[in-house]
Order: sequence, then C-alpha cells, then structure tokens
Amino acid sequence: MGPALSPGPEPMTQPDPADDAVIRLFNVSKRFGAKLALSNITLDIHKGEWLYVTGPSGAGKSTLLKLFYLGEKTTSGQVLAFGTNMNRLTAKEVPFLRRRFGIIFQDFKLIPNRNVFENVALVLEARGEPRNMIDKRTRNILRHAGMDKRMDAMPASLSGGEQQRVAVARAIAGQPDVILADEPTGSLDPKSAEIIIGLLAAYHEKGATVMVATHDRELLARKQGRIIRLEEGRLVAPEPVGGGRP
Ligand SMILES: Nc1ncnc2c1ncn2[C@@H]1O[C@H](COP(=O)(O)OP(=O)(O)OP(=O)(O)O)[C@@H](O)[C@H]1O
Repeated sequence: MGPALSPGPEPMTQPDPADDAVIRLFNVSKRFGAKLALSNITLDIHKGEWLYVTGPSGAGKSTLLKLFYLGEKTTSGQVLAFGTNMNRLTAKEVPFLRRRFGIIFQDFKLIPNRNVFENVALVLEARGEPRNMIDKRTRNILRHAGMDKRMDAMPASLSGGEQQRVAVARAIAGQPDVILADEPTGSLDPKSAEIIIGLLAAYHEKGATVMVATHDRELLARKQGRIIRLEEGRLVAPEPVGGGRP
C-alpha cells in the first residue's frame, strides 16, 4: 500500500508540542540501590492538563512526583520544569521553583501543632506576603474548602476528609502552576473524595496543571483527564482519555 493521499498542502508551521509543556522528562531513570524505580521515562506534561499517573503499588508513581518537587533526584536523564533543568538548579533557585508546585499527600502532612488557619497561612507567611493579604486569602480559600467554621481547630480534631480539605487549601493558597497530588483520596470515604476532587477541579478550571498519582480506578471515573500508566518503573501505553473537564 502506498502513502496516504495528502488532504492538501501542509501548513507552513506545525504547532510544537513542547510549546505548552510545563514539565518535560527525557529518558529519566531513578535507582534506589539495586531497585530501578523509574526506567527511561520520556514524557511531556502540558499547561492546564489534568493527568493521572496510575499503576500498581511499587510501580514508581510517588517517585515520579517526587522528582518534580525535588524530593528525589534523577539517577540519569533530565527533568525540565518551566524550562529549567532540575539537575542544574542553584540553591537560590530551589525555593522559587518549589513555589510553582502545590503538593498534596495521602496522609495530609498538616503541621500538628498549628491550627487550620495557621496551616494554610504559613505558606503565604513564608513568602513574606502582607498580613492583610494573608488573612484575606486564607479565609477565602478555607471558605471555598468548607472549612471556614473550623479555622481554630487543630488537625488532630478533624476527620480525614476535613484534614485533606485543609491540605488542598494549603496547596492552592500559594497559587501554584502545578498541583501534585499523591493518592489524595486514598484513605477517604467516597463523599470526602468527591469534595477533594471538586476543589482540585475548581483550581484546574482556572488554568492550573494537575497531576494525580493513584491506583484507585474509581478516582479516574470522577474526572476526565489523560491517564498514563507505570508498571515496574516503565511507562506503558499511555491511554488518552477525554478533555479534562470535571
Ligand atoms: N527511598 C527509597 N529507598 C529505597 N527504595 C525506594 C525508595 N522510595 C521508593 N523505593 C522503591 O521504589 C519503587 C517505587 O516506589 P514508589 O513509592 O514510587 O511506588 P508507588 O507506585 O508510588 O507505590 P504505592 O502505590 O504503593 O505508593 C518501590 O519498589 C519502592 O520500594
């Protein structure tokens, strides 16, 4: 069979798929001793994308996310975040790059001896934002998360779902470009999971990139997005699904 007939002249310029990539991985591998946790991953993550990273336990999902917030470094290959090579960051550049990521963990990681308000406000205080702006934005975000009535509560007095709502509020407070969520609904009941995904979806609608690592198939059904799958550290056949609307 010959080549397919061309529908007409090619456009003068093709869109470059890298143009809107916020994160690019080139042949990235990560080794822990004898264990190859990530093997030769090449991947673009686009601006405004909702991306699921799936795969069985131990497949490398958390390790992949950690590369982006510098929780781990690659053994080989390159990670570019916003055009910056993460292997070549200077100590001064690290905090600026980290600010562009909001991170959510399955076990919330709230500061136990700070109340709800303080847990969220701390992100803005660390940036030296003015007090009135910190108060206003923290209250606003906690209202959106339905946690404004619990601003004085300590984390230990909250349910898992409530703690995760605070953790999402904290991740969003700094207005990051990218949200990284590692099993954000893993330990939550379905109703709480729905609230968490709703909060993330609202932030995504504003143009943020959201990357969710999960092995929970029910979570994938809650919101459309691109799905990539890791197995034993390898990226296996990406499954493009839908356009990223809730
Ligand atoms: N700090 C570490 N030291 C040694 N081995 C590690 C380390 N972190 C991860 N690993 C190993 O790397 C592999 C990938 O781990 P990772 O936590 O990324 O998997 P995962 O897909 O997120 O799993 P889960 O769904 O259970 O969280 C596993 O075999 C794990 O034991």
